[in-house]
Formats: sequence, structure tokens, C-alpha cells
Amino acid sequence: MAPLPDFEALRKTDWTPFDAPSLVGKSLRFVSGDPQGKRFRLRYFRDGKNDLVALAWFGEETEGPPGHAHGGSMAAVLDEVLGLAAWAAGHPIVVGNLNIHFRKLLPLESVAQVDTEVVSVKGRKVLVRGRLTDGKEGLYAEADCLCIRIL
Ligand SMILES: CCCCCCCCCC(=O)SCCNC(=O)CCNC(=O)[C@H](O)C(C)(C)COP(=O)(O)OP(=O)(O)OC[C@H]1O[C@@H](n2cnc3c(N)ncnc32)[C@H](O)[C@@H]1OP(=O)(O)O
Repeated sequence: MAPLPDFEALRKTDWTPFDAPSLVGKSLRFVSGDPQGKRFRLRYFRDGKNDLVALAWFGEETEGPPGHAHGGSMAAVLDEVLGLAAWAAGHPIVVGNLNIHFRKLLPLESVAQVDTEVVSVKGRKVLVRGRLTDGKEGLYAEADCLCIRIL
């Protein structure tokens, strides 16, 4: 059994916890709904710029390439986090298009960081950009997420 991820040690001092269920209810069960689960464990925050940021632990059940996360598991995390970033910025949306570049293998049993930024809002289209990193220089994936307002 791998040691539990120490999210608090990774949390930056200017981040404040973000209560996703209070915003979108149970819509996030697929990825972040089991904070003690064997697959994903996520914690949400707002960073010093008020952008949504997530710490995401990838458990051994997310395996794709040996010892590393499946691309679909990274896509699932990016889908949820970037879609939620639009909601957190006041845009009720679903994801219409998610374009991901996988840059580096993500080791299992590690905590990655997802930084988000709402880069444009044009009519019903909200473009959110995200980076999945090791919290330092290591870039695992980057994504553009086109969200479409539904309300
Ligand atoms: C509810 C809680 C959410 C919690 C946080 C989110 C995390 C989860 C994120 C997800 O996983 S959401 C689930 C995955 N997404 C879907 O299943 C979406 C399925 N697709 C749809 O429901 C509809 O296709 C959609 C609402 C996205 C668009 O249909 P509409 O009929 O409302 O839009 P329309 O076709 O009129 O297009 C409106 C504009 O968006 C553009 N557009 C729509 N879909 C697009 C697309 N897929 N790609 C690119 N552009 C798209 C379209 O070109 C157009 O641009 P213009 O205004 O400039 O003409």
C-alpha cells in the first residue's frame, strides 16, 4: 500500500480550498468523487490569481504504460478540472472539445498539479487552458478545453 499523498505539503501558501460539490453537486463523481480512492484523489483550490488549481494523485489503477498513468486517466482529470475551472469562473458549461498534448510520462502514485486559466470568452464559447505538471519544471501534459455555455 503506497503512502497517502500529503496534499498539505504540496499546497502553496496563497491557495485557498475550493468546495467543488457546493458548486456542481455530484457531477464530479467519476474523477474526484472518492477522495480516499485507489484510482484518483483530487483536492481543489483557488490560487493567488483566483484561478482554479488542482492537486491530483494518480493511483496504480490509472496505469497505462508500465508504472505510469494512462493517457485516458490524464484526459479524465483534465476534462474535469478544466471544465470545473469554467464553472468556477461563473460559466455554466459542458466541454465541447478537449485537445491534449501529452509531453512526459506521469509516474504512478505521485501527485500532479493542474493549473488552469480562462483565456477567452466569446459568446457561449469559453476557452480554458491547462497544464498538468509535477509542480515544478516537469510538464506531463497541456490542454486547451473549449467549453460551451448551456445556461
Ligand atoms: C454539470 C456539472 C459540470 C461539472 C464540471 C465539468 C466537468 C465535466 C466536463 C465534462 O465532461 S462535460 C461532458 C462531456 N461533454 C459532452 O458530453 C458535451 C456533448 N455535447 C453537447 O452537449 C453539445 O454538442 C454542446 C452543448 C457542446 C453544443 O451544442 P449546442 O447545440 O448547444 O451548440 P451549437 O451547436 O449551437 O454551437 C454553439 C457554438 O459552440 C460551437 N461548438 C459547439 N460544440 C462544439 C464542439 N464540440 N467543438 C467546437 N465548437 C463547438 C459552435 O460552433 C457554435 O459556435 P458559434 O457560436 O461561433 O457559431
